[in-house]
Amino acid sequence: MPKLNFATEGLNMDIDLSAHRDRLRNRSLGAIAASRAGQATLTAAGWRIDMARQYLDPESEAALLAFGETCALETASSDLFSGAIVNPSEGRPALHWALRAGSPLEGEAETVRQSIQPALQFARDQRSGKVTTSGGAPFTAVVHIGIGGSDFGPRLIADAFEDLAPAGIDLRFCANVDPLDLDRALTGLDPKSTLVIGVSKSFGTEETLYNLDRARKWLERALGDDAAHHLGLVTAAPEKAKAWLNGRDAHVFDMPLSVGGRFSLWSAASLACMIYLGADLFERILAGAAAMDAHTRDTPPAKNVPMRLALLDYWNTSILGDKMRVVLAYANRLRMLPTYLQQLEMESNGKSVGPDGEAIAVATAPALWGGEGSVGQHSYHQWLHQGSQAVPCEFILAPDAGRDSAGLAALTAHALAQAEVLANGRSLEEVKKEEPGLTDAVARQKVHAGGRASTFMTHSAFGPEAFGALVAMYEHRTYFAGKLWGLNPFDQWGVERGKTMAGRLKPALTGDASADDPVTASLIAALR
Ligand SMILES: O=P(O)(O)OC[C@H]1O[C@H](O)[C@H](O)[C@@H](O)[C@@H]1O
Repeated sequence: MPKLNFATEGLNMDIDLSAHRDRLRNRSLGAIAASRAGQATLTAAGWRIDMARQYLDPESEAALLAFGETCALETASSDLFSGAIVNPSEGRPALHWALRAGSPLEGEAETVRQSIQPALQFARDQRSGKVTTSGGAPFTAVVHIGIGGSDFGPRLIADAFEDLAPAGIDLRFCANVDPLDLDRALTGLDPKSTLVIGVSKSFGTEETLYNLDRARKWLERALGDDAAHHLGLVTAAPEKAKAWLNGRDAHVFDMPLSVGGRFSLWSAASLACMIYLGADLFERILAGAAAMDAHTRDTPPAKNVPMRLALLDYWNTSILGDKMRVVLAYANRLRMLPTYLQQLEMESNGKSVGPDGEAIAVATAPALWGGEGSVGQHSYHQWLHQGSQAVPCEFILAPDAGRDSAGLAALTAHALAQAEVLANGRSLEEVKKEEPGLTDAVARQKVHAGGRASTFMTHSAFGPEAFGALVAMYEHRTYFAGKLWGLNPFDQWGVERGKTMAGRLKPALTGDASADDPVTASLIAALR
């Protein structure tokens, strides 16, 4: 596609994307897709992304790319990778990419790159027997305590590759302030052989500190002062961790300030995964992410996968008006990906006001949900096919190659069939032709409207590298989409407000104050 040269500020007003929408609205998705079959494909780090079944054609794609240029996507990319301040709320760069860089960087980025080494070394020492329990034996269990960005990523990694974990470690996670979560995580574990790892970038998150306090007491009851040997803390606020330790020792690891919590799965925040899966496997994940970084940094917008997917997000949400996006992971290893992406995308871009305080004029990040294919086909796919809302879907077909061929063939057929039916639908004529004995009423219920857009992502050799590349792709896409919407994807004022309000309501629960809101007050009265 020729490079369009729109550099003038404010020109995006002149790129009338809605005219392209109106033109395409009258065409069937099946017809659009048929004309784009095999020609709407991008590749990056082993991934193939097919966008043939989106409501796009060469003209609208050219207009979208021109829009991206007016939004300075390429500058956004060089800002990210040069360590410029891209998080104005905190006056910081966003250096998550530096954690996976394979060769030395400069300045703060190099400090970030190095920050992961002590955690990798600790994991290696644990496996080699250098790091032991206070009794000199190997740890046999690890309990990871953290929430939000200090939980979803490590949980995703551990779940994806648990079958590749060498024997010896029972890994548990605890995030919720509901006491049951920690009770469950500790069930059956012996404190004498358990390492508790607390991860909190701020070291100020109520849920994590609550669970850590309880876990420390659990350790102390069995180990006394030796409990410190069984505690690992990962944080960007070492002073607060020190205060919490109150003069006692623990294994403390650094989480860089310039890496956002929801971008931190590459950091020491994943210490539990490094121990559980081995440092070597973790480094393969980092290498895959680095390959996606190289693609993102060095590829012009027309072929740049994260940029093009961010433009697609803008197109579907802000121009076509879709309120949701559904991620369908046809890969058992990726069953937790939609949950992970909810935080990455919705906490990053679920905003309506830009850093300048101005309201964003268009709809921003869609609600993201999804699950594991083919499991979801027996549940919410009914809604996707015949519900009253047409929602774009994202198929990720990336099972392990080389597994049982009948299962792989069935999985592949199901993914392909779902995407095809969603797009092409099934008309009344087709139903009646295929099933002539049906009553008219039943035949009508079997009609699929079709017109449901989808993207189809595949990888032929899925493994830790492909996993790293995929997650890094979503990170960059989220960043670029934030840029297109004019948002800061690296803050979360809405979340902060919830924390403040919970703090204010606690005295009302104990009767030391009353709640201002009448409904809250009546709920508290009923709960007492
Ligand atoms: O790592 P922490 O500082 O404990 O933060 C954990 C989580 O808490 C907050 O609520 C933020 O919204 C999340 O983005 C963050 O990941």
